[in-house]
Amino acid sequence: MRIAITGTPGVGKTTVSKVLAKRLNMEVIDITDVVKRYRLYIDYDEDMESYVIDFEKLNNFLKDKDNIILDGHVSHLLNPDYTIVLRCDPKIIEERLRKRGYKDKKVLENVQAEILDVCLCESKGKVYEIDTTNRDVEDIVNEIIEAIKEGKERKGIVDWLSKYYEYLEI
Ligand SMILES: Nc1ncnc2c1ncn2[C@@H]1O[C@H](COP(=O)(O)OP(=O)(O)O)[C@@H](O)[C@H]1O
Repeated sequence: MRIAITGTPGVGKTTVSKVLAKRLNMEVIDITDVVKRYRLYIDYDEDMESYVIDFEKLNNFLKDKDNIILDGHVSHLLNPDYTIVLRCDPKIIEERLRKRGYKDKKVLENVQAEILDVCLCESKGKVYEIDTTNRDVEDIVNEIIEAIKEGKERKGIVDWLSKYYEYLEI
């Protein structure tokens, strides 16, 4: 099985993936890490300080791997059997990304993506959305395991737009 843990940078993907992998005895693949390590990218975007991923190379790298958790904000695009979309209050994401040292432009772009449900809208197939705001990691992972076991699907559980539309005023 291939489980995608996706969501806006700063939402908690790596934290959740590590605990989930231990509980399910699965391997975690950190997409950003493998893209850098195996040069699975076309270019480096200086402005956004991120790699332009070569999806053909990345999919080829992943093709023979199974029983894996894909940790990354594009993992939902890598033919997963199940996609878990993590959500978090944009204010918390903003704080986390600033603490990570992201430039204002990159922080704003990611906060706007969370408000506009970008990862959720791009996710296809079996999708389960979970709001992680102010929740303990173990509690989040318990809910994910139960959802996967029962084949649960859920989308459209948060509405950041009505609360944070001022972030979208360019
Ligand atoms: N459920 C949570 N509760 C509190 N802090 C969290 C939680 N999940 C993640 N964090 C913190 O938020 C930051 C970003 O988490 P991380 O897993 O790196 O996010 P992502 O992989 O989505 O970029 C880290 O400092 C992490 O410790």
